[in-house]
Amino acid sequence: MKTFIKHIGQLATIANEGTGAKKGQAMSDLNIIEDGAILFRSGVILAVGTTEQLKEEYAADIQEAMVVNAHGRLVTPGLVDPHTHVAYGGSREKEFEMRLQGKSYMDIMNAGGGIHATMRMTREASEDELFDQTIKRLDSFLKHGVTTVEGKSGYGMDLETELKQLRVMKKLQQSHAIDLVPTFMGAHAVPTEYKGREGEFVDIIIQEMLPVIAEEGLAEFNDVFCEKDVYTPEQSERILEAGKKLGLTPKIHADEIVSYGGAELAAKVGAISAEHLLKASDEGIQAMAEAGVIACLLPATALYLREEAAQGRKMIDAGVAVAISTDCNPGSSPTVSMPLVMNLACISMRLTPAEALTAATYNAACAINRQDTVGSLEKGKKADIVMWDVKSYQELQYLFGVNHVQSVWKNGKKVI
Ligand SMILES: N=CN[C@@H](CCC(=O)O)C(=O)O
Ligand SMILES: [Zn+2]
Repeated sequence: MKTFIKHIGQLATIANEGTGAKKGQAMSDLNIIEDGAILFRSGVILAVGTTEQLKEEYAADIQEAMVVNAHGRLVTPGLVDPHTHVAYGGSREKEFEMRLQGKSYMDIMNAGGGIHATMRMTREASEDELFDQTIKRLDSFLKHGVTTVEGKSGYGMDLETELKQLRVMKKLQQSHAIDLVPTFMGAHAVPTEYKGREGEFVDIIIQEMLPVIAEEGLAEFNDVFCEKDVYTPEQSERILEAGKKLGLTPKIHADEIVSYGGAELAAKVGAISAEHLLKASDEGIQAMAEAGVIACLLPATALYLREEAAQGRKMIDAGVAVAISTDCNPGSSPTVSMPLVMNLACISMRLTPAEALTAATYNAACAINRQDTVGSLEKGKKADIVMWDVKSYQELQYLFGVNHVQSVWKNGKKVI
């Protein structure tokens, strides 16, 4: 079945895609088509252009296509969320209250709450319960225009529960419209039973967990929370290098709470992305620019923790490719709203609307190695398309806190 969307007020996609993540000025380089149109079949884009052009060049195809009139609305690529902890058990609203009463994120975690609280609830949840809870979040992502989502394990921190999280994600990848990209994050915290014996747990990750995850093909990426009181840069490096040997690409939660050498380590191990980076040093930012590490910035997390956002503007100006993400998790960012994250990228990190769109689509796809199939509207790519009830990408970033999604096509199928 072919579909033809015509009279798109503004079709906003990425210009000259295909050359790797966009850096510096290239992040502003959009391909904007006024009175645009898009034709797709069996989930694949056949053509993108003006309504007039496509009507002329594809008249026969359009004859047999379902025709949708966008009536001047904005159309963009489906949004890509390159950093989530979407498959978790339970919820932590009490901690939200505790933080407002003065406790810090790390105080709560060091007292056995935070990630450890979700670890207990995720260990307790059956595979079916975890599946049902996660599916609801994925449905909600779709409603917010998100068509590809990275998901991390890391709320098990024992092999059995890590496998449970990753298997749930695999099942969802097979059954849900959203494309779910799996990351192993056994080193998300030090499990309570290994407090004071972190080194032993690092060995378990390297010797017992990573080989099984790789053998079963349950993850593409390997992530570590490199942070004071969690994993040192040395421990993080060991875990990431061990993953590399098994074919897992490194990612790092870096410099979120304190400046700890995480950005520098990301450059050293050749990570595809470094996440958070609220406290990244100037040297770390420079090292990331030189090594081509994508900065995956999470402005909703900074807002939720009442922290100063990462220096997105400075990173782009320093030549770092920036992607943005919800960080969807039960503690520091319980949201699925990539549109809100784009708004916040502009408001709190001074990205321009064009840069925020690039960061939430093409650069986000690059951060999870999906740039060949999603992240822009190009012939041959997946027909992952969002129609918004606004007339331009500038208006989308300007009218904040509202869900402007009108329709979503995933793999060419209308899902919203
Ligand atoms: N910072 C570490 N991990 C998650 C938070 C997880 C949680 O609080 O449950 C993050 O990326 O924000
Ligand atoms: Zn995270």
